[in-house]
Amino acid sequence: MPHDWGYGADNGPDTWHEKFPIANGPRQSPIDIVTGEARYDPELRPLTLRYDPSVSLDIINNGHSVQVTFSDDKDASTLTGGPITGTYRLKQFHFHWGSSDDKGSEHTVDGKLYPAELHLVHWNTTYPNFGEAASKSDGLAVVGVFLEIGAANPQLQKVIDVLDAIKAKATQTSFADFDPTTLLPNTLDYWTYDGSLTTPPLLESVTWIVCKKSISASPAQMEKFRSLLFSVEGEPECQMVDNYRPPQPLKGREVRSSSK
Ligand SMILES: NS(=O)(=O)/N=C1/NCCO1
Ligand SMILES: [Zn+2]
Repeated sequence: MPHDWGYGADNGPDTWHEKFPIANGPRQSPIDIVTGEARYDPELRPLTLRYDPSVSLDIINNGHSVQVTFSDDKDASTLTGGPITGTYRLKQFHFHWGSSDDKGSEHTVDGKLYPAELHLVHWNTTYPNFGEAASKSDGLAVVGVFLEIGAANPQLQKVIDVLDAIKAKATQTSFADFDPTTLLPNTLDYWTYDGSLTTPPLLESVTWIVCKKSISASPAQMEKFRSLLFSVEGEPECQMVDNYRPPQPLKGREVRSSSK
């Protein structure tokens, strides 16, 4: 049985380069966003996110995160505008979070870690499917949204309410009629840069679009994420926490800002 990648001492981010040498590549993610060095680019357009709730399918514990998947065989839920050209289709969204509220996000802002980070993963419809797109330099676009501790988030609660049903790795349940728009901040100002998947295979095919504004989650809601398990049913329980890759070297890349 292969020694799968994870976030533990023996299979975590510092070991990924062994099977995925691109881990030390020129455009790896996440990064620390140094706000004073981000260049305001007036040519950057507003983000247009048009999501159709009817194409949300199910919610899965895949052993690395909790992921909501979408039917992506037509242009129902799309990302256009922003730094990208053309139309990118929503495939899934998932989260990264910490074992405590002082860490959990993948991107950091001037060194600040957030308790969690939401990723909405889209693929460029120039290519026939996600798998093909994932191997192209302009194949994917991931929108990142930080979660901050505050008031309970009623939209996030819809995700949290089903977590008991997918506590263990490789469990899933249906998750219909969910509109991911409800998880976005009120304003969609963003930073953008060329990067990679933050999980193996770490492919350098992602245009990152990181929202400047965060959404809220209550401490109790964060604890519900921490009740998930990395382990399968019947195995010794391993809490799903700290499923985040730390920031990677910028290696000369520019971060652009959509607002002053
Ligand atoms: N954290 S991430 O960069 O969104 N990683 C992935 N992997 C598959 C799709 O998105
Ligand atoms: Zn992610």
